[in-house]
Amino acid sequence: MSGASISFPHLFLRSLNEVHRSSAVGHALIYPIFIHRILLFLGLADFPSSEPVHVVGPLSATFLRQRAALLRADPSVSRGASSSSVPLPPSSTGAVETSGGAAATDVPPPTTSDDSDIRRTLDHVLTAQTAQGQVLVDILDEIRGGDFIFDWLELVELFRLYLGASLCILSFSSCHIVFILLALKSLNWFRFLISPRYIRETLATFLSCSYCGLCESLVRSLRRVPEVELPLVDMFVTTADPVLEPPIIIVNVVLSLLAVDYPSHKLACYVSDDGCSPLTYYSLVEASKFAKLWVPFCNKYNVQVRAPFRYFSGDDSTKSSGSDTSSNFQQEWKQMKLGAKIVDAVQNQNIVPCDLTVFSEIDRKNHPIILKVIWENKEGLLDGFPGLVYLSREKRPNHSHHYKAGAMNVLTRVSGLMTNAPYMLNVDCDMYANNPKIVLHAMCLLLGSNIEKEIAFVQFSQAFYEGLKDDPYGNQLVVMREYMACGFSGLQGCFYRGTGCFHRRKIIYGLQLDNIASVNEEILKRVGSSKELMKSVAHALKGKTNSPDHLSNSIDTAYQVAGCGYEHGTSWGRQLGWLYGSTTEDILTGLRIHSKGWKSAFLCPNPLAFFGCAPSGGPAVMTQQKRWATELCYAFLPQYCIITNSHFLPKAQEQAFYTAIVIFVIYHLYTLSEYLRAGLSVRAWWNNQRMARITTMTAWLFGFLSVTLKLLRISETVFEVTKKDKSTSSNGAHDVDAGRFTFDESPVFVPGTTILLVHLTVLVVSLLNLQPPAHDGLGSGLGEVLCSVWLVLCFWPFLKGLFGKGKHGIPLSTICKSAALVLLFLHLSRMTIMG
Ligand SMILES: O=c1ccn([C@@H]2O[C@H](COP(=O)(O)OP(=O)(O)O[C@H]3O[C@H](CO)[C@@H](O)[C@H](O)[C@H]3O)[C@@H](O)[C@H]2O)c(=O)[nH]1
Ligand SMILES: [Mn+2]
Repeated sequence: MSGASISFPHLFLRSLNEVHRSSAVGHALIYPIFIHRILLFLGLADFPSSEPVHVVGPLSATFLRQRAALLRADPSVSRGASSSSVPLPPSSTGAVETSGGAAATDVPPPTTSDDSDIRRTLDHVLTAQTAQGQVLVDILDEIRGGDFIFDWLELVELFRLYLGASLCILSFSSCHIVFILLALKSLNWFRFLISPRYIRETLATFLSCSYCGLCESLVRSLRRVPEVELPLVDMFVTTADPVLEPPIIIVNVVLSLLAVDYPSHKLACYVSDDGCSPLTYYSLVEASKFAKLWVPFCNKYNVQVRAPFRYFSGDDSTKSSGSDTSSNFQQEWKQMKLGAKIVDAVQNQNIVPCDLTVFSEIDRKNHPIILKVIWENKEGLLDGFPGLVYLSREKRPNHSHHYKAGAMNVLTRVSGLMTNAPYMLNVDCDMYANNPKIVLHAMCLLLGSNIEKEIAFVQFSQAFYEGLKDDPYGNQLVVMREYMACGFSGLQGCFYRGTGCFHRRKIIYGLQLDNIASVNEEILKRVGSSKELMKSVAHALKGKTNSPDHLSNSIDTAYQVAGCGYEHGTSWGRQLGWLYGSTTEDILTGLRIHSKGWKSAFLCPNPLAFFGCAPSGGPAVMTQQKRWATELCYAFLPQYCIITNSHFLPKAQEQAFYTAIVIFVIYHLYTLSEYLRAGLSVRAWWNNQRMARITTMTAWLFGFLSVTLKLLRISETVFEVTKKDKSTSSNGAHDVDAGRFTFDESPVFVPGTTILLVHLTVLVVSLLNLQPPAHDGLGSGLGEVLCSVWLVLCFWPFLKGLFGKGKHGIPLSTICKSAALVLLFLHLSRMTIMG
């Protein structure tokens, strides 16, 4: 950094210094410095000459440990600071921080002995974290206000250049390419590349904070908190289709939740079944019988993975220390034949009667409410297991029921009447709890006087079990978990990801951070006509719990709020609860909460909190991506250029050509380094790069089309449930094909095939020199050809699909459609130069 001209806020500068010194986060600096050096070497005139810097919040476990040690030594340190709305910067920590790395390892973890110590430590974590965020926000304000110092602007531009430009040009996946084109033409990149959104995103990525080290010790001390002080927690599981989401998967998720390490009488588990399936209900009844043995067993032997099918899968990583004594239990599991019973019921439609009369003759799109308390811990036994409720909300053909968001809202209301816990955990039906201490972990962040005012939800990391080697579908999201999600901690916190998230109930009811007291009346008016619900909401907003003694006592009132007409004339889905109108309700709901001023926290404990199954096979991946997508893709530029013999990239003679190449290479080296640092293979990196190209150009295009249709009011977006096709057996029979891309007749494969064919065609065209004479005498060049080659490499699975058989081959009809589109494209491209 060129000292004098930089006027970052003082503390920010200090924290940068810390980062420079800290070996743990130092690696984050490699990329910008590297790219900067090379660009400087190329001697681009307009380039900033000062060293670029990365922004990383040096809030590590070590830092927190030092902090806690300091607190113990001198309890007066910055105790009061945390309650002010604009938190103090972490200036008071200076003394410890600068004492160097050596001291860090000597300081023992905090052995907090009482509740107030925990609170205090938490206060400080939050103070430090908000301070990090605040500094960034200040800087962003400075930038927007225009009175920034030039060096800083350059810095930001540099960031923009690395991440934005490299991503855009090279992935051809966003409409920013238009800007890039303009920028390239004028060689005046920077003006086009700066936008507050990008600054925010890129900066946030590097502001990593880690709670993990701290949480272990906190959880330990939270164990000593008297049980009465621990709050109630409601746990929600949603399922929608007994075929795509086999009951055995749901049962395992439910069992893993029933067995979490938390006082069982403080928990209740609600399963919402949009599939209205007797099989699911039957499986849950069987599961509750099994739980009577399973839960005490888990507690006794301190089992780590409490989803039975994972526990008995023979995978050593799931075993606890006491597991050798489990042979008795293996025996029990076999006798209970839980797995076998359910599989048998699914295959033979042979259900042992368990009061299934309500399900007879049911139509899943047109049926009344089915609400059943499968189990309740009536005596409030400590060694019992949590209550289990089955709910299939009312469905009628002419009512839209808003998919998962609708289900979550019904669950919120029903649980509000039954248990009204101040905290709600929400998991998808395929996400089992891998770490039995998740609730305690979440409470570490949600409890505490100061934090109460800040954190709206705690999002746990997602991971996927039985991930295929090297992630051929690019959906394990490891780098996302390790780098991106943590990064958002500094700016209000990470997104709500739809599963593995603890929400504060009152915030789901629409409470604003800056207006906690006065809006309550308004909220009550919006919740609908049920008097009991209003009462329960009022209690929740005031932070009281009015839980009735027995779940079954409130069944009748609960029936009122689970009907499909209940929401009519209320604010559910708009100001209250999970938001409607999008099938990615999670992102929308999370953003709404952030926009009200609340923050969120991201937790990535060890062992990881939740494991789900990632879709495998082409069609399932595409369905999911299509739903997640909103962006359009530009993949035809290089081909267009080759065919018409024009160019969109700089020519090899121009300096900017090297800039593009350098960014391309370094972007890929950098992402590769991220994967390697996360312990993944080169292959996994390549698979993810490739799948990113494939999904943006195929599934995302369809996502874009369906959004367009919705905006034009031609069709409603439909939530297509992702297929959960992991079997519970651990045999390797189906593993031969694992990881190979599969295709079906779906139109979602047409664009991909078309793109591949076009690229192959243009490569032939350029090899055989069949291009028309160039307009401006320059014509297409190396850049465009390299782009085409790169894309063909990315679409390798499709290339193999052209020659594959059965589900591994692209259907002939798809190939024909694509070929027709290719001809059309060629024709249109030629026309543009004729005319
Ligand atoms: O009408 C519906 C449709 C879906 N679901 C449930 O919603 C969850 C998510 O569906 P899934 O098909 O598994 O979607 P994914 O793409 O795997 O899920 C991610 O993306 C969704 C938004 O697109 C979020 O809602 C999820 O929480 C998030 O994990 C599952 O439990 C479904 O049973 C319902 O309850 N009712
Ligand atoms: Mn899912």
